[in-house]
Amino acid sequence: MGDDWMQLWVNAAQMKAADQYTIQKLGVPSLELMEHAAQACVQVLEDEKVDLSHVCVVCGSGNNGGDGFAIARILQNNRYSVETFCVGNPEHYTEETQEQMHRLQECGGKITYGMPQEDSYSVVIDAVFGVGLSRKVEGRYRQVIEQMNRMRGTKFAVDIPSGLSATTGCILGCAFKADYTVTFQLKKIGLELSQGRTMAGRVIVPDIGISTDSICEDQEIVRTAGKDIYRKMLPDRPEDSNKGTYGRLLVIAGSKGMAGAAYLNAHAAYMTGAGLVRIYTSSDNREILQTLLPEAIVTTYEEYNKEELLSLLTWADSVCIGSGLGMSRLSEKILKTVIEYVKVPCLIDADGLNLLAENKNYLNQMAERRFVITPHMKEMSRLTGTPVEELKADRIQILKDFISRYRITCVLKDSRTLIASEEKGIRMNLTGNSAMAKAGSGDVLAGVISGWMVQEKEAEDAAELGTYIHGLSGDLAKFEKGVYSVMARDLIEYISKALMKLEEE
Ligand SMILES: NC(=O)C1=CN([C@@H]2O[C@H](COP(=O)(O)OP(=O)(O)OC[C@H]3O[C@@H](n4cnc5c(N)ncnc54)[C@H](O)[C@@H]3O)[C@@H](O)[C@H]2O)[C@@H](O)CC1
Ligand SMILES: [K+]
Repeated sequence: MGDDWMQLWVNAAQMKAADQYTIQKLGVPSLELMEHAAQACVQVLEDEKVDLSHVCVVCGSGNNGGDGFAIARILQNNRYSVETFCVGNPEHYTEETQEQMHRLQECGGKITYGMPQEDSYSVVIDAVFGVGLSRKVEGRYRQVIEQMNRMRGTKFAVDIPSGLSATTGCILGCAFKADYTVTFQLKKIGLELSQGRTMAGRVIVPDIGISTDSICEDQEIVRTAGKDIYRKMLPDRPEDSNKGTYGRLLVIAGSKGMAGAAYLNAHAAYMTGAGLVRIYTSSDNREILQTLLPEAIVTTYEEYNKEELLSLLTWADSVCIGSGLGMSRLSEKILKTVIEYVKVPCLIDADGLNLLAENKNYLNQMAERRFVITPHMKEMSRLTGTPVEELKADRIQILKDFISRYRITCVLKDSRTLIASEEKGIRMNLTGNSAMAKAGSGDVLAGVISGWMVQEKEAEDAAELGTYIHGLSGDLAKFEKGVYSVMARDLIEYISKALMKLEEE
């Protein structure tokens, strides 16, 4: 497969829809899929050389449990020593699960009803809950999962670690902490968001014959673009060009003492290829910015000057406003004027977003795709009035509602950043790492996205490409500088390496 694919990230309902389509419309029996699922798990256990000398399989009453019983049978038939525990509620056994219990017993397998009592197993296979988890894990189930987590053997999760929401990546009460997760056919988005990556360990995605035909056109599904798609997005750089060819970016940033934010915006935009960057900032920042970045034009203000601002807006091909702007009355007036009069693509970041949160009517005035906002979780929480925890748990839906209401492009920053627009739905970025969790990193991102915007990329493409390149710069910087010592300005330095890497590959 080339790199021009789109990775799909499904939630529990979308996964069930694909299952149902395969079973009901294509006529593939559910039990057959379950057999494939179990065989795929055994294959991974063997390929990964997991110690199978003494296997413990813990099964629930749903079809995830059914997978577990089938795994136990196959392993036992392969002459491994297996102990199988059923912790599910007998009233809720599914037909398939009952059949799998029966098949296991037919082959001489023993099922113990209750949880494992000792800790001598080389591997613990978690088949308690899969994508059917529907509420908080409590009582007996909580005890089981906690006990499995305490056991010494390798931890292996079937489809998704029990207790982890396939839809949100949140732990519902408590969750199995896996070394390996074999997730069937499609990646569940919960394996990537929130606590998903911490709980899932290494994720393997075998093909078990579930058809994706019914969902691959579904615009509700989150996607990640492959590298080729980003490479094709890079703008041409013809020989017979000049600085005017690559656009004039107006950066409105940096209140008194916050020159750094303006510098990071502007330098990052230049590094992506912007032709000319002008910084409009508080007069106190003039000297430092001219020293730090002589390539930028610096225009300064001491007080609100509408005429000057309007002429700058006419000059600009794109605008980046908000990083380190402060929350003063003056900043508010500048932002209000920009939103009212700007006719070109415009990105709003940081304090610009906090000012928006205090003046939500401005959002209604924006309502066009050429506006891009780049909130982190707290800023998004202020913009939507949703507490951060709730936002984390329900971010996809909240983002969807937000963009369908305001019709702008939204880059919701987190350890996995989501880019939402009406045109492309929701995209998830997979580059970036924890070394980037540092002051100034967001200012660089705003600069990179603005740099693409001013080179005439559509706002949603600029946002996606910018997020990808920013994260890739962070990955390359971490590789050379280590996880602790990457500075925001390193991210800028590594933009050139990231772009060369993308161009070359
Ligand atoms: N044909 C299919 O549908 C296939 C399903 N497969 C497996 O089936 C799984 C989905 O099966 P199900 O939809 O039966 O659901 P699960 O097996 O994930 O669990 C659902 C059961 O757990 C109960 N439950 C949910 N949350 C609970 C909680 N917090 N405390 C106590 N009980 C709780 C539900 O009431 C239900 O009885 C997948 O993850 C996958 O492992 C695979 O075998 C592939 C084919
Ligand atoms: K599981």
